[in-house]
Amino acid sequence: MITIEGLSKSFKVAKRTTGLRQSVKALFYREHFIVEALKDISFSIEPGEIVGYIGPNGAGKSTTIKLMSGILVPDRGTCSIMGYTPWKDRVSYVQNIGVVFGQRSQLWWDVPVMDSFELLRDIYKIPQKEYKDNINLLVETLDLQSLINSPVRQLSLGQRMRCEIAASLLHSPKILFLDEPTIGLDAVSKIAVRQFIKTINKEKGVTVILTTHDMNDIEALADRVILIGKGSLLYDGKLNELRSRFGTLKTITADYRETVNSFEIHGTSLLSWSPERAIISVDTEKVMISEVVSQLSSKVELLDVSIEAQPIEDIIVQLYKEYEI
Ligand SMILES: Nc1ncnc2c1ncn2[C@@H]1O[C@H](COP(=O)(O)OP(=O)(O)OP(=O)(O)O)[C@@H](O)[C@H]1O
Repeated sequence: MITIEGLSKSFKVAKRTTGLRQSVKALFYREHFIVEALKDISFSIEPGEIVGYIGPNGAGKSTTIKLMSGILVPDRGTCSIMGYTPWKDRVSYVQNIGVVFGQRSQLWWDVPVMDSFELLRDIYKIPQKEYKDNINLLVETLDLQSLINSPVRQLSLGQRMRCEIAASLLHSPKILFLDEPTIGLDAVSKIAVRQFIKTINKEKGVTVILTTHDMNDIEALADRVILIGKGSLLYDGKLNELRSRFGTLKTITADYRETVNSFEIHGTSLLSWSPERAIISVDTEKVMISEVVSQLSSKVELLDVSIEAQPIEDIIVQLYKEYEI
């Protein structure tokens, strides 16, 4: 459905100057430097996938989304989405995609949300029945009934985001690009947005490409992650593989009958200790969990043991460090 090969994009940025002399000089001559936002990126995405596109600030995520939605033109490389080249066949192409930029609104600020929806219906030339069916479904599933008659400027961020997502789906796109759709939302709104993304993917088969800094979004939604850093593609694969390749640390919490002294367990590090509870970090590449539990039970009278995998957040931080991005 999406095939990207060797995509590169750079921006020419004017050097900022300080001081009066430099500012006057800049009126006649401006120095520039080049930011390589994307360097030779290649990947492909199948219909019905939900792909998490992740990376630290400035990695090139939004630039990729802008290229894929036809807003930007690359310096080099190709991008074929449902047979279209986004920046060339824009008018017919945009009928097939929905785009949500969490930091920007596609709704008109001063008019009621419903008026924005109707404007979008005219822009996309959505047939009346399709429009009605979609509105009914979106209003119900995103709980918009009490919002659609208010102007956008009166909505909270979470309410606006639900309306933005609805707006991006009015024309029944096959692909949805979501650039930080949960940014700034509270826990309840995040869960609602995630649930909705899951539903449209499952029930309508919409392919979703999602950029986010919230690893809970990724865990809840994406089987596959593409990681970029400093404009280069660093990892493309299953979230589970990422976890098993890089997430070898596990945390064991052991509760036991009171013991006086702290203890050491071979191959582990003690994260915290009290006379009744120890929290231990285990590198499963070096020592097996069963070995640690057996050592523990030989030292103390165990009451309870819980084992937790390393949170995906930590794995990503570790990855960023390893790739020096
Ligand atoms: N219009 C532009 N003009 C100049 N530089 C730009 C422009 N857009 C992006 N860049 C630069 O390109 C690089 C990639 O930016 P991009 O917005 O794609 O990153 P990102 O991964 O989306 O970051 P974030 O997580 O902070 O949103 C950054 O160094 C950014 O400063």
